[in-house]
Amino acid sequence: MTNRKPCQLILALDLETREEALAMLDQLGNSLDWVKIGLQLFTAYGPDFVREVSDRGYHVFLDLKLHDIPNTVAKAVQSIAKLPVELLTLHASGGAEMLEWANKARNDHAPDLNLLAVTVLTSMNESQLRSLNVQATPEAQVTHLAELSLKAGIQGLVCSSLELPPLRKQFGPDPIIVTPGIRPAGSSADEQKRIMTPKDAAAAGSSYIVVGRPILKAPSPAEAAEAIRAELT
Ligand SMILES: O=C(O)c1cc(=O)[nH]c(=O)n1[C@@H]1O[C@H](COP(=O)(O)O)[C@@H](O)[C@H]1O
Repeated sequence: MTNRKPCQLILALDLETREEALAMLDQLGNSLDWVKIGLQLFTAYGPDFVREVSDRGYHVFLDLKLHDIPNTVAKAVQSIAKLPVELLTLHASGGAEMLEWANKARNDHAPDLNLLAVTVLTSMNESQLRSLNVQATPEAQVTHLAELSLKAGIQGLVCSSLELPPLRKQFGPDPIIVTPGIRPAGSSADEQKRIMTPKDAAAAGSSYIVVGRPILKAPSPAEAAEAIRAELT
């Protein structure tokens, strides 16, 4: 079963300075609706930068991958509720209680915010899971953490596109599933291990693909973003 809504592109704005980031957005112009602000820019420029990107008309995905005791994560969600953010990540491996507390904070303070549980990072493969003493395959571990997260009331998941078929089969079209680890055919995988092309990810039922370096490092970021968007339709 595939997700009904068309898959959308989210730019991972993983750049060093505010100036570089805003220049990139200027270059990309209309080829973009969603921007992901991650640890690099948030730790440098904080909530003001989130507001600045939102004021430019973009939907903002704040990728902080929260992972702490339930009270600490819930209080962070409460603080983030004051920001113009529509998607926020936390690590599913924080456990059911952390996820439930986060979701309660979301329900109480930011009902329009969608929480996304990060399952198994797309930079990890089976041997890396073994080194953490996780004996499951990536697919089985993603499915397990997805079930835990959705039972806790979390609105969406982050995983690799490779896990979309089993997740859509088990959970249907409703959960938001965001898939990083996207690489257009022929581009470098970098440290990503579980990758797919934009076209295949969209066909497999991704709600949003997240793309950073294949756009940011392209000779023409606008052309790269347009080409990726064209693969999604
Ligand atoms: O939560 C994420 O966005 C995320 C989860 C994951 O499993 N893998 C992953 O790559 N990401 C993020 O997605 C982006 C991918 O960037 P590129 O590899 O440059 O396309 C980065 O900002 C990562 O932080």
